[in-house]
Amino acid sequence: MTTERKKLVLIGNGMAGVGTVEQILKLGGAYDITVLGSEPHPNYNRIMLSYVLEGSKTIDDIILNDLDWYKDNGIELHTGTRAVRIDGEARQVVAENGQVFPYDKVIIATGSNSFILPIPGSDKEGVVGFRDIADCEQMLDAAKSYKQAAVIGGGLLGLEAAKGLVNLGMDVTVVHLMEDLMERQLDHTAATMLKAELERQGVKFAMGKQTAELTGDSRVSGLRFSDGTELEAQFVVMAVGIKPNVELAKNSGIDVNRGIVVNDYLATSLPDVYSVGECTEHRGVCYGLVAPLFEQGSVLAKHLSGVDTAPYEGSVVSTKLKISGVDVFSAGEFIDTAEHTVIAAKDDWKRTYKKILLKDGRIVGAVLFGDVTESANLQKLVKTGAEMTDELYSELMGTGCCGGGAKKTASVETMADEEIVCGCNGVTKKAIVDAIQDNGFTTVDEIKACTGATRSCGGCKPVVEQILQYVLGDGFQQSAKTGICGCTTLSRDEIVAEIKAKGLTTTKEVMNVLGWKQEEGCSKCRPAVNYYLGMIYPDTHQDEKESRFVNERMSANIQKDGTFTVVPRMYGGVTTPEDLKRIADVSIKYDVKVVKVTGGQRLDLIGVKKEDVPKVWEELDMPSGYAYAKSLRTVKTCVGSQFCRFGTQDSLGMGALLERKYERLDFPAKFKMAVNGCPRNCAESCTKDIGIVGNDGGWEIFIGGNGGIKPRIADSLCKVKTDEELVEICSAVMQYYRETGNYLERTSEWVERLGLEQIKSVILDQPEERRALAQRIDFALAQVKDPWKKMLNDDKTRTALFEHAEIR
Ligand SMILES: Cc1cc2nc3c(=O)[nH]c(=O)nc-3n(C[C@H](O)[C@H](O)[C@H](O)COP(=O)(O)OP(=O)(O)OC[C@H]3O[C@@H](n4cnc5c(N)ncnc54)[C@H](O)[C@@H]3O)c2cc1C
Ligand SMILES: NC(=O)c1ccc[n+]([C@@H]2O[C@H](COP(=O)([O-])OP(=O)(O)OC[C@H]3O[C@@H](n4cnc5c(N)ncnc54)[C@H](O)[C@@H]3O)[C@@H](O)[C@H]2O)c1
Ligand code: SF4
Ligand code: FES
Repeated sequence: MTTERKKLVLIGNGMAGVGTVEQILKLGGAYDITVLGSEPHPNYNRIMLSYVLEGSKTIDDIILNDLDWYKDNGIELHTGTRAVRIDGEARQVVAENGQVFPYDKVIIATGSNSFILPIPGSDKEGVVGFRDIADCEQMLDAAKSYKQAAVIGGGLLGLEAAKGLVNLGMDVTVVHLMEDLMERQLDHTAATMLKAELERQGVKFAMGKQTAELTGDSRVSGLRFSDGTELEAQFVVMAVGIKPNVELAKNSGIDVNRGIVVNDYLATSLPDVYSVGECTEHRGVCYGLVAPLFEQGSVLAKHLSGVDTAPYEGSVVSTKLKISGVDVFSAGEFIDTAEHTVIAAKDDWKRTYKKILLKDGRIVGAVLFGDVTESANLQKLVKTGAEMTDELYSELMGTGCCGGGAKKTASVETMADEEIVCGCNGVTKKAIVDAIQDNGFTTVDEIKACTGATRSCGGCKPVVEQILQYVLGDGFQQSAKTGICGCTTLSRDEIVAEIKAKGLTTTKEVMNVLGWKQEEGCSKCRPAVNYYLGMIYPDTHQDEKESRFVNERMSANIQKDGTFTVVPRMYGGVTTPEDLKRIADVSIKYDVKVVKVTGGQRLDLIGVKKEDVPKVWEELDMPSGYAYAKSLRTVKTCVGSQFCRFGTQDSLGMGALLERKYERLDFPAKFKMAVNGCPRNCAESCTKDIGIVGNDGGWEIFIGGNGGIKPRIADSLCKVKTDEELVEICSAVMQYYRETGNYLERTSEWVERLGLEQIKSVILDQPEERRALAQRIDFALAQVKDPWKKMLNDDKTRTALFEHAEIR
């Protein structure tokens, strides 16, 4: 006899709701699950939107469960579907589009909406909240067209938004109502230090200001404050708090205060209807951080899966600001009163501050600024209301100021099994230890995939690493180096050695023979293995286009509106009137939206329609500029001795020569060069993978520079006298990097990993090895062909890529 599975409908495809469903699946709860989400995306990590704005993550990076996950778990997902009512009598959920979904149980997890100040002008164009992907995209867009931004609200969200907009090049002022930033988490001392640090990072502040009106016509142009003063801004972000999304519950006759009222098992006033997440009010509290939401979800998942559980009794919250270079932490109580015993240390030199509050000898709150290494420990001590002892005092405060000389956090060895390590996901020490021991895990990524620890804010990663180290003991060092991704425990060096030893020739073969856990690999290992194969067998490896990222498959960079960019090669940044005329003619004919000079001194034809891309290549009849590839992008040059009064070397000639020589070859990551005619360095050699600077006696070669997210000034490798020496050293460095670099590792990271001395010892101290490297790169260079020409001669691929295929 088969029993029919019960129908569970989740309303709200966000972090709390899907987190609960994940737990139900783990517990084996037998439900047919339907998920309704009003956003058009699968479940993503909202927390990480701050990193998307800051530029260190992409939207793709923050997807928590992709569409395959729903399919694989038999979950019916309806994105872009807003539920409007629960009909308790008919036992069905009604959606805005008229669809109905019968249920046995419902979870409401509709989260919150940004609170938009009800002031004149708040509905103008250019005014947004910061809550979802759509808001984030608007912010990224605005930064391209407007200069001045105002962020109203100096809380966690406002400050993360402000720093993101500064990183995008905007002039940003945070408008705050109070005299202290983050007054809900920090005391006056920490708030003052925070403001000073953010000012150093380029954020401006208007404190103690109440916005009375947003001015402008249809688009906002400024803010008028209640004291009559004004601030110019063409873009305004409202970050003044959130409002639980309770509309659906209200429409369904469910008890609602500020949030949807629930009992200790997360049940609402309507039978079989539950609520978790920010929309929920438990014992009078609505939470706005993920840790409490996951704690609620854990209780509800057990309850719905028929597993015994203690009731949910509320959460102690702690927060950490996610701005790189600004370490702030706060947990529990943070303003001292007469009831508290205060332990505090402030170091104006190191710009650190630590305050711990005790009540009746127990730790009830903490604030950290500048050094947050104790945050996980303090979070735990506040949560458990630990008693302060002499031993704990010296562990937390050390003998010097701000914990200087203190021993690190209470060893994980002495942590109780049931202690929560990952507050965001409610993962205990025991769950992590079991996951490592039962599955033979050796990496944090494997622990993350299995337990969820580190998956949200990432603040627990150091403790998870410590547990890994503690469980693996001596095996840790070994394992820490291994595993290029979750599909294998093999390191890059081991994979390369095995490919050579076993004569493996395709990615499929590598994955089969080397025992990949996932037969097909993943988006991390497939392109990496394809690169290693090409590097090892430059003459025989059949490049696997399907293993490459989309831009490389298309030989053009896809833009957010689905059009492409075309960047033709201009050796050394030099062009001719004839080439310019052709570029102009083609741009006009194909209605190119923007022609832009790039940072690498090339012309970028932006906004070419997909079907026109091959025609543009054909009619330009110029080589590909490789602006999309992990390959030599550009050799930037200064004017040099041909024209410049100061020039001692011919940088134009050398730049063009190097670009012609090294173009088209695959590297572990993109590769940029610059050549300067004298040490005035007009073409900025110091931020290039290889930078070359002319001097009276010859050239100086610099390596490992980077100007991107993690800027690094290049190191001087050596000085050479002749052009021949210069070319041989460049060849040897490039090939050594190709042979020892991890896929996607820029030379800035490579130089730091290997050490400059190691690179010098191979390139400078071993002339035979240097020559051998130079010969190997010459052999590889002899095999490369222009991809645009290749594609124009290959009708099948051209049609498949540019006329039919969906781009993914
Ligand atoms: C930029 C940013 C940074 C953050 N950083 C942190 C951080 O560092 N640490 C931290 O702890 N917290 C952080 N938060 C807060 C955290 O993201 C939220 O607490 C958490 O996402 C709330 O989860 P939720 O599932 O309750 O709501 P949500 O994630 O908002 O999910 C609710 C979903 O339900 C959908 N929905 C709403 N109504 C309906 C309906 N009627 N029908 C169908 N679908 C509906 C919504 O579109 C939404 O997708 C941050 C928030 C933001 C915006
Ligand atoms: N790192 C993190 O943990 C993190 C990051 C971003 C967001 N979040 C969460 O997202 C939610 C939203 O964040 P938030 O910062 O908007 O909320 P919030 O309530 O924490 O802060 C809002 C801030 O705006 C100020 N404010 C209110 N009215 C104002 C006005 N008229 N003018 C100027 N300032 C005004 C308040 O004084 C307060 O400091 C919160 O639940 C927060 O915890 C957390
Ligand atoms: S780097 Fe020297 S040679 Fe080159 S343009 Fe500048 S001043 Fe002239
Ligand atoms: S504490 Fe945030 S991910 Fe673990």
